[in-house]
Amino acid sequence: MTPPDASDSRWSDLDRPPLNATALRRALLRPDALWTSLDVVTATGSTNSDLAAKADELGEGAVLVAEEQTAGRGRLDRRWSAPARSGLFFSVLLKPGASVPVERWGWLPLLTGVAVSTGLARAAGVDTALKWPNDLLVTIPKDSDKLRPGEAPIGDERKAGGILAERAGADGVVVGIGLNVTLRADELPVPGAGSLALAGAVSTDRDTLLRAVLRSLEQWYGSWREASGDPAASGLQEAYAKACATLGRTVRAELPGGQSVQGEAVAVDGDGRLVLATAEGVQRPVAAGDIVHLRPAAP
Ligand SMILES: Nc1ncnc2c1ncn2[C@@H]1O[C@H](COP(=O)(O)OP(=O)(O)OP(=O)(O)O)[C@@H](O)[C@H]1O
Ligand SMILES: O=C(O)CCCC[C@@H]1SC[C@@H]2NC(=O)N[C@@H]21
Repeated sequence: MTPPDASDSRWSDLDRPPLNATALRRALLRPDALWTSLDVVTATGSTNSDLAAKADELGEGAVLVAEEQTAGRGRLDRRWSAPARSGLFFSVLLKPGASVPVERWGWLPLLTGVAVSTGLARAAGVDTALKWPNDLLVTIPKDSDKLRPGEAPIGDERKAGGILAERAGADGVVVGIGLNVTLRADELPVPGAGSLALAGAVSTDRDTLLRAVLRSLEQWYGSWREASGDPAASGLQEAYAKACATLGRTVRAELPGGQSVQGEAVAVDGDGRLVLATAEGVQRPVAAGDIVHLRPAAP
């Protein structure tokens, strides 16, 4: 395949237009919808922090999107960084308390992963896999024509998105989603990152992708709430198992204080914990909040 010329307009930063907040509101804020407000800001520290600060004033369904974050966060205060308008950086405020017992809220980041994955398959034509508990992976073909002249082939599973769910206010959960959309290979913020564009997305229009993801999240959250948070009854457990790249692999969960548990990931339980079958024959559930890292087990 002939590599694209560096002056090819596909590689221009001009193809990073701003989001259209008016059109997004028109499409998403219907009277019967989950989404009740949607704001797009040019820049902020972290959309999760901003929504969390207002969690008691705002009703369920507030959405905050930033074109750029200067202090984006991942789990355990790790950094989430990406150039302005190269992706989608947004948070939603959910209040599942009236319908779902709090022990089941551990499913929220997993539910969000399924929703993002379903929405992106529909709108971007990209297959994504979920790495428990909060990473969204894409596979970048070895012969990707999305690389610029001179760039080394990638050809493996890369992190194109992450999810951060945090308790906020009296009864809220802020769920933040970061997605690399148009990031090029020479812009990847950390080793191991990827983007939808590099994975061959048929659309990288951020308005379209945000609409699809929020619609999908509305549907999955609605089914889960109707089933009182039961992941099996809402179809979530099955959908998660299909999308999850961790199940079936042997992994090491690193716990605080240097301890770790190693085993084959065999299930995700009713509370959203990953169940590891250890070599000693013990089934050990680990909660997302208890792990520092989840790594492939050393051979
Ligand atoms: N735009 C980005 N795209 C992909 N990865 C990113 C981006 N920005 C930051 N990261 C990575 O995401 C990490 C935060 O995610 P998280 O806390 O889930 O860590 P992780 O490395 O994915 O965890 P684990 O070791 O369990 O896989 C950061 O430490 C950084 O390595
Ligand atoms: O990979 C992770 O650990 C999670 C990354 C979550 C990033 C998103 S971007 C929008 C929201 N605001 C934040 O500060 N973090 C989340």
